[in-house]
Amino acid sequence: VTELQWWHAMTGANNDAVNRLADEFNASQSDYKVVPTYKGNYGETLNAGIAAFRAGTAPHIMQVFEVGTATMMAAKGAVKPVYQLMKDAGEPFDPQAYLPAITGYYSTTKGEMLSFPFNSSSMVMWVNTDALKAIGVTEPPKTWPELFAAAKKLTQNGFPNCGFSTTWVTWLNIEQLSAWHNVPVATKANGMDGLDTTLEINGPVQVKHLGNLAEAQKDKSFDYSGRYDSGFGRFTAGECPIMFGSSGSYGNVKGAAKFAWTSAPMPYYPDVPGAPQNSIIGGASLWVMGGKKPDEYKGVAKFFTFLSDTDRQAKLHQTTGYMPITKAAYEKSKADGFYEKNPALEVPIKELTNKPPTENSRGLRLGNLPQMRDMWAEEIEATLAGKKTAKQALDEAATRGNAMLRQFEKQAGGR
Ligand SMILES: O=P(O)(O)OC[C@H](O)CO
Repeated sequence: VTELQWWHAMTGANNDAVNRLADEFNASQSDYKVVPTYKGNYGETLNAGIAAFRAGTAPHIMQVFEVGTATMMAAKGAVKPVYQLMKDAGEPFDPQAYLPAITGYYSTTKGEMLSFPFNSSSMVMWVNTDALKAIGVTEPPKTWPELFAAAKKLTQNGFPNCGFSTTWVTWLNIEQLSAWHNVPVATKANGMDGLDTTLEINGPVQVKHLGNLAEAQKDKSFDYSGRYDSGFGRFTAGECPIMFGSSGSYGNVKGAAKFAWTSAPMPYYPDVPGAPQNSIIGGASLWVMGGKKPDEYKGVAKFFTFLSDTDRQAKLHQTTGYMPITKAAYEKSKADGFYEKNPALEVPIKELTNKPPTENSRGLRLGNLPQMRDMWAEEIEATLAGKKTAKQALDEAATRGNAMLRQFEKQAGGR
């Protein structure tokens, strides 16, 4: 039996899904054994994979969050592109079978799919509907002004420490905010069209929004929950009645929340023309590492075919809240009447496809984006602590980020 190592960053219900898929694949044939290993959060998993590649001990399959895409693309030799893998292995593979909003993120401009879209999400607003009802709000807020007003009321009615909060602070307040309002994060279609991109995160929409957040932090109608997603438990525990987070938190919400809940689209500023536009995907894809044996690649290709199966995809979507990756799995979920019973899970799909994407909402492809997110978060934290104005912080975030982009361009451009 040929072992195939799969490094991932999934916890809770999503970790169960990963293990179940590996078990099912292993039971379905006897030539290969997929061995999943949890390597920490997304950033830790990416760092572990890069270090292992340098040491010659990389896994076969690595789960990398969407913001690591430019880093992986630039690491030529370190990865085996998925379209090449499937072709070499003679596995049937039709890129058209997958949802374009997802594959576009992970493909070259020629449409070659580089990584396998395993768990794509979008950001949604998770809502404790019992808490909203108690303040007389019957529908989740649709606009940011409505949300800030509801959050203030919540702090005065049972939730003194947190009206609303968010996981992945930059994902909501810079990346998704910009796409949803059709304003750029960076030139060159947010870097999708070239490495010579510069940041535009200090525009009026982003500055106004960060200023509003800082104001709301003062009375905890917004309360900060950290840079990544470890703060999500504040929602399921009932501490924060509104929490922005991944649609892929569905399995964990379902398992843990002891109140009535739903998910709703991210709010928008009604005075921004064209808003809401469409959201961009989050989550992660599976990268196949370079330098492995042909037989091992054959096994990985077979595993990807196994993962693409319509029933399996539909089940993965319906249990985790990650997107159906294939068109057929989405159609099946609709035909099953799944969304009538579980409207919360159609929300991310509706956000992603709300309007045809523009240059500002196709995706993001910025070098060293995981490190850049940390720096952006540092500037946001300074604003929330009242040490900088929103404008100062975002101006500095742009200047510092542009230096990181030029550094990346120099390194990657030479390859
Ligand atoms: O929680 P996930 O897996 O949907 O990922 C959220 C963000 O996209 C990570 O960058």
